[in-house]
Amino acid sequence: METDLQLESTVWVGSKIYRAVLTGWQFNWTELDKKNRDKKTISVPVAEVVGVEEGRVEILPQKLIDDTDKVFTVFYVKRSSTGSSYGLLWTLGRTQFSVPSRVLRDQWTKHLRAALKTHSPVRPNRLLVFINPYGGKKKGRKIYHSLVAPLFELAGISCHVIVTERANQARDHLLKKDLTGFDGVVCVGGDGMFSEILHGLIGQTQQEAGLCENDLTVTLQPCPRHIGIIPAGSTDCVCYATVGVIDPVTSALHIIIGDSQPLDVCSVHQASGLVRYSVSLLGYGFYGDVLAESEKHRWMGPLRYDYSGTMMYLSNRSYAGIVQYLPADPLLSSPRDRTRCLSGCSVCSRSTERLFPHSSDAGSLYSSHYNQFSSDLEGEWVTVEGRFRCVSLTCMSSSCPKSPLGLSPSAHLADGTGDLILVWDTHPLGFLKFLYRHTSTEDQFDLPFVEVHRVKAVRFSLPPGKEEEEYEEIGGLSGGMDEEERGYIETVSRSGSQQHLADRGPGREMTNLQKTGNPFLCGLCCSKAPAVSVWNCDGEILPSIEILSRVHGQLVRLYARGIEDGAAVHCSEDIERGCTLQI
Ligand SMILES: Nc1ncnc2c1ncn2[C@@H]1O[C@H](COP(=O)(O)OP(=O)(O)OP(=O)(O)O)[C@@H](O)[C@H]1O
Repeated sequence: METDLQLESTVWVGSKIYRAVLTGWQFNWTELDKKNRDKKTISVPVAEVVGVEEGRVEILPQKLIDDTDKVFTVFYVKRSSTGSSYGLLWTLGRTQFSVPSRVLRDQWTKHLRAALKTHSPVRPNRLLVFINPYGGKKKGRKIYHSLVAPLFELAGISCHVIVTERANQARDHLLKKDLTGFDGVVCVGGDGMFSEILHGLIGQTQQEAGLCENDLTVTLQPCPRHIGIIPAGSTDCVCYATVGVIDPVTSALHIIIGDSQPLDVCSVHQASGLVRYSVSLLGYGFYGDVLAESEKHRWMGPLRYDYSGTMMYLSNRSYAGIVQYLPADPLLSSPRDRTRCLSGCSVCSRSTERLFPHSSDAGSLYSSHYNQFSSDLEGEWVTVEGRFRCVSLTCMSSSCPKSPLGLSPSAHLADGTGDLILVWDTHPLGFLKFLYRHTSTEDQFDLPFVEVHRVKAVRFSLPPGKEEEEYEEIGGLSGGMDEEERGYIETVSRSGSQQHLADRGPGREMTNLQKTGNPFLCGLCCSKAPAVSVWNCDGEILPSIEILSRVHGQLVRLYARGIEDGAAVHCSEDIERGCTLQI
């Protein structure tokens, strides 16, 4: 640890006297008693200093400056517990320091700002911000302008803000416009909005690299720009699973200090090419049915998920299928090893070294990645066939407030693998037990009808003879896609350069699409349950049932650092961390 002393002086905070010390990485101030002995020290890593201003300055709820020429104000990250064992809330800490002279004040501000540049060099300077004004409770604009923009301004980040006027505007913008000069893209909205940014940035990066996303065997180029998520949706699972809390200020502070969390992404393909990308849940059976059902009850708001979950549970469905998977190396980690992927996760760090062996920093990481592991799809595939309640693939824990440990509690954000969860057909009470365990700390995999495998790729197909039924019933899939989405799938797959999503398949499918009804109308009121379900891909219904999905290790990076272990860190009003208190 570097200890080069840059500045030290006596300062006052209120009426108390302190000795302030700036070393390379750390800014400390120690309270002194009347005999000049140390009482307590507050220590802030320079990397977590948000800004330094001359005078007495307040930022929230609005900027106020009292330009006293012997005072400077330091803003920094301050943590507090959420009350739950994982995840920490970040707020803006602020301390006003008085010094004996203006010259000393100027020295402090100059040195602190220089230290920020040197020891926290990966902060964003310019961001492209998309606000979905209709996400969640429709408060995206307010959240951004009242809570986030003042922090970005304080940190000297310039932003180009676009309030979206239609779905997929952000994705299309990223695919079509020149992004030069932007360090990152921020979405203010929910998981749907994040998915738009994900698709736009991955697509744009592959276009620039001249890679075809439709080709499953191609190793995709990781995106050089970070994604920031300001949660303002009705589902903010990606934010929760990567930060540990759903809080706009916490997320804004992670963006400002340039935190970087790599994230694995699954690409989902059908025979003719790429269908979509997924980071949190690719689920067939129960989770697909719940989504399809919930689409019919959008008017209920977020309650529709609880309602549809109950309805689909009561309808007691299972589906025939063939699942093939390519296991990941069991020596590296296991979905049953009871570890948790937390900030600084060693499994993910080792994966970075494995995935990017020739890089020592993020800059070279991206250039060295291209075409390095064509061997990703090699290995022995395992095949299982039968009837399933659900088949799910997730490349993160997918924890959320309702399921704090998530779909797969030991899944990793960035180890290049996904967890495949197979829930075989079982009696209704058994399935209820499985679902219920997601809301508690009990192991949902410790049930005889549940299997979990850590995988690199998964293929799902229907048993011979079922394909015909699929064509009869896939018409219901259109219920999950609007006109524009269908148009997008068709236009971009034809437009060659973008080749973003796959063609919808043969004309026969479209014909049946027009003539058949929605299988989910069956539900409880119909004696015949549908023979096939649909895929729920991060909250979107996929247009195909037979799919192949592959995990791309660390394809994108978020302005986040993974979940900080609140249980391991003791927070109190006095202990302002990033600040540590030494007595
Ligand atoms: N201006 C807009 N008008 C309509 N839809 C939009 C607009 N901007 C973005 N969208 C779409 O709205 C969808 C939902 O947005 P978002 O995820 O921000 O909110 P949400 O409330 O969490 O979503 P959901 O309704 O899926 O729970 C996204 O898929 C996005 O493509």
